[in-house]
Amino acid sequence: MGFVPDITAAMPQPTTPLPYLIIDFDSTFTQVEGLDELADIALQGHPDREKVVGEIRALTDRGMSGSLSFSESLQQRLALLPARREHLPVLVEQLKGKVSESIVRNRSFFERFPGRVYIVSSGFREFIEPVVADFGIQADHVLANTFTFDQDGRITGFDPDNVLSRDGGKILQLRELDLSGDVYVLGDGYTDYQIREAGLANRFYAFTENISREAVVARADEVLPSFDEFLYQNKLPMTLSYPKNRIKVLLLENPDVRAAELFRAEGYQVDSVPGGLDEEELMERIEGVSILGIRSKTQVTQRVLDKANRLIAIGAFCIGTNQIDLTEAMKRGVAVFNAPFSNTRSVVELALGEIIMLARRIPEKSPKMHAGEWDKSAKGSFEIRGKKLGIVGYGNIGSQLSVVAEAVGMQVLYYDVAEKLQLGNAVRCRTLPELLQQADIVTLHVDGRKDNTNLIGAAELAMMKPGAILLNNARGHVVDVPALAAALRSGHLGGAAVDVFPYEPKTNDEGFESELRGLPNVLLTPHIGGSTAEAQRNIAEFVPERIMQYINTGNTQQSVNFPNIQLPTQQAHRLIHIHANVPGVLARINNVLAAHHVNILGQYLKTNEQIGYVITDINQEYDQEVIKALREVEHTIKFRVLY
Ligand SMILES: NC(=O)c1ccc[n+]([C@@H]2O[C@H](COP(=O)([O-])OP(=O)(O)OC[C@H]3O[C@@H](n4cnc5c(N)ncnc54)[C@H](O)[C@@H]3O)[C@@H](O)[C@H]2O)c1
Ligand SMILES: O=C(O)[C@H](O)COP(=O)(O)O
Repeated sequence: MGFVPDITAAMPQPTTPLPYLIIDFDSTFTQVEGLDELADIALQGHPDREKVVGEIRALTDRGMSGSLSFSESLQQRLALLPARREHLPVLVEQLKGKVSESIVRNRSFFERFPGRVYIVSSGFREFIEPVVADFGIQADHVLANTFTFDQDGRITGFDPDNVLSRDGGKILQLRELDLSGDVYVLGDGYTDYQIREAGLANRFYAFTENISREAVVARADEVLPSFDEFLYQNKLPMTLSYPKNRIKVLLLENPDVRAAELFRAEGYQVDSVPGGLDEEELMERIEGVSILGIRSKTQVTQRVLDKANRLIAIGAFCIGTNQIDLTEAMKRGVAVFNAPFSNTRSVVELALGEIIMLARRIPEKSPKMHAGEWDKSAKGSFEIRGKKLGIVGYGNIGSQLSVVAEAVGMQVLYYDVAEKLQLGNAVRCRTLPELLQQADIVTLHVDGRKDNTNLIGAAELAMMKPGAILLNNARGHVVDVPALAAALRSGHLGGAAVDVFPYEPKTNDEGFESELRGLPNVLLTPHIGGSTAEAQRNIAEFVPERIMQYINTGNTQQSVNFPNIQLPTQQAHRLIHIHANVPGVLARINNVLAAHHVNILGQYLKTNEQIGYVITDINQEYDQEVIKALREVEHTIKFRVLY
């Protein structure tokens, strides 16, 4: 399954006449080199297996990149290879499971045009023929070397009369073939390029899905990260509606490397920018980007979204999404996903640690020790057992902290603007002042909505008990920092821990400025509440999975700005329509389908105040006019098709 941003490019008619495709076998049709695999099989249990296989691989590579003549590379490899006839069926089975993914995906293309495809390989017919036969490619379209065997079935070498065993063998073979019409060569090796160099092909495509060789890529007319890309460029029928390698991902603020790995494994192009980008910088980088990955710092504003001409989804690799203009993204059909619980525990653990550290005045004592001052005293230090912890914002973090705090003997009070399940013995406060007046320690875990700006200001701080402690691990703008600094300086508050700030440095190279610096019993941390190995790894898996599911199936479960739909397995084609939520759009979609006699297999609709999200599964038979008409339905924001 795949998606179509521009449906006019979908299901094109084949170019006529179709050019001849000369496709290399090793590392192109299959993901691996056949001889390397054969060596691995033949040397099973051999003490020098790794060494010999390594030598063979190195010789293969030198032959492929052109640094060793092909015939020498082949001779030297076969001399090292203790293979026998009975190893070949094992190899064939292995290779059948290692056909390149994009070739497997487009099996129907090969089945449809067998007469236009030749496999021209310096590998061996004995293992190539049975593998490509599964794709409808006949033996007479396989041009490859053949092994020689001794009486005991041991492979002794190759047939020297076969032109493919010689240097320039592919050139000789193409001359013999004498094809009339356009000839395109697809391969990963230098010998594939040489066909084009010799004037026997119109185009050479470097196939880099499995391996990318600099010398080969440098000489290619086009680089193909997948066979889909070849089909797409040549408007040939393909299984995906859009090559995944054309989907560009831009990752900012260093999410865990796993995120890039997952996107790359899906076939997307991934670019990373360490640190954040400001609005102007992001406006310059966002054009052509399909997936944007950010953390808490990057502001995705309306101006940024105006420049985002291909954006499908935004991944917030964190919990907070207040840095994104969610409504504007939604109006443009851009779905936003975050990781709502992947770092929850990390923040809870930090908060608990901070409570204990502040209750024992560690921020003062530790620097003194480092300065050589021994200040043993119990003054101002207390146990947290029995103390009242006031949690403001009883969401995922607040409620989990509630459980952990009770486990260490604290009495929990909480205040939330929404009705929340009261956990354990926690006591609900009806108003914020009610909580502030009672708590020994107040900890903030509200979300970053604009209305929460200065939720805790001078008046609220004044309501807190003398000597009380304040924690802000939520968002910087929630606390009026100058007022907090004043309350600490005056001694009204006994301490504070602050992890988040109204302005945070863009990178680690920028300095940190705050009125809170240098104040007694204050723990300052650089927005690291969620920065643990576990949390970052979880986030880096959670967010790409949601985004890829959305792109591949239309599933919007857990999107923070789209109507959430958990879809059943796709049947045949899936039409995904995002439109402004005005009356009558669904009816118009269905009128188009009815007018074109398209059979609906299933239809799912969900709306919110701004948009409607309708998914229609239809049967195989439909023509391009339907798609065109659906795109033209009034109030359409985005439309795509999954095959
Ligand atoms: N320091 C960090 O590194 C870090 C890490 C993760 C999350 N966070 C931040 O922590 C905060 C909480 O995260 P969460 O996952 O628990 O979010 P959540 O959405 O699950 O919970 C937030 C709760 O706050 C309540 N709330 C909102 N405004 C309120 C108000 N004015 N008064 C009382 N209650 C209010 C909401 O009803 C909700 O129950 C968010 O701001 C998030 O961005 C910070
Ligand atoms: O919203 C969050 O999850 C936290 O604020 C963490 O943000 P970060 O990923 O930028 O550290």
